[in-house]
Amino acid sequence: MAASAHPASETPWKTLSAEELEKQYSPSRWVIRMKAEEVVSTFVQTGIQATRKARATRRNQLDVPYGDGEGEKMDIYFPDEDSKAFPLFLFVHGGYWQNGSKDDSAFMVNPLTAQGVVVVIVDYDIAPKGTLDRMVDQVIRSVAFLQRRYPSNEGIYLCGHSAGAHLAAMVLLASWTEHGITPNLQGFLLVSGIYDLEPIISTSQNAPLHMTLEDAQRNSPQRCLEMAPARPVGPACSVLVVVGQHDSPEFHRQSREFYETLRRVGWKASFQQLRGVDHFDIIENLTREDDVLTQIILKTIFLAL
Ligand SMILES: N[C@@H](CC(=O)c1ccccc1NC=O)C(=O)O
Repeated sequence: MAASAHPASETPWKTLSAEELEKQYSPSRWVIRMKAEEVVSTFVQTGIQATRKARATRRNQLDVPYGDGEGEKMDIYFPDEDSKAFPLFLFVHGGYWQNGSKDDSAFMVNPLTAQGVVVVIVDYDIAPKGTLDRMVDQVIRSVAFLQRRYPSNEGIYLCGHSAGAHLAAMVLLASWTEHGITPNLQGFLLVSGIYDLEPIISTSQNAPLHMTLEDAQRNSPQRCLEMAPARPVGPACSVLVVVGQHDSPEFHRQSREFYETLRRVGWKASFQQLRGVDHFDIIENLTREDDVLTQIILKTIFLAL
């Protein structure tokens, strides 16, 4: 039998029908608290409102360029007290690399800045303008930019949701010598992410992305970590892989396998399945200080200091 990097036992999705694969990679169809058609608009509305509130109530710098590209901007939100040494929380929004922006993604700004964390919401060029390679490069450059702008930060915590968790996970593989700076990355928080892009190729999500098999493989942190384990950035840096109870079985499988691979190659990783939440309210709830995930984030940041 020919050797294969992906034996059938590790690619259970290959036995799924086209219809079932489409369903597994349609997060709104697994939501039980409302109709699938209402889920995404509710999510976006919650994000827009949180962003409006954050901009009205927190000191901020909007549209800060982290590169020369027109889409390479970030919004930075500050705690009330003035300080040079603060933890930085950088959020990468989801939307299957084709929807979403920093203007509807400031969910966690108020609860985190209230505790002394600087929160950054980053934009990147979604499809069809951007390719996967470009988005990955943009998120990596946004991290390098933050380190240069805030050299005395008390840690950069990188959080991504869904497609944004994929982009954040690709930062685990960044080669920092190329960027001339090693960021003070202290934690990754990967929420309801996708780490192997191959199953997406044949779904409708790939229409604006035009991903080939090579594109998918080159941009799959699951595969890249298995093939050429990157060295963890520092012994203190933790990676928390989180998935919602009502995420699809394929999302659960992807999160668990990525967590297991991270452990195997030496990262300080942990895995958590959050009860009672789905792909969307897992993030919507970050607008609340008493939310379970908000508390996990604050513990991750302040127990590391
Ligand atoms: N078309 C998808 C939308 C979706 O997956 C999504 C929407 C907003 C934010 C994140 C999402 N998922 C992954 O990036 C769905 O309705 O399931």
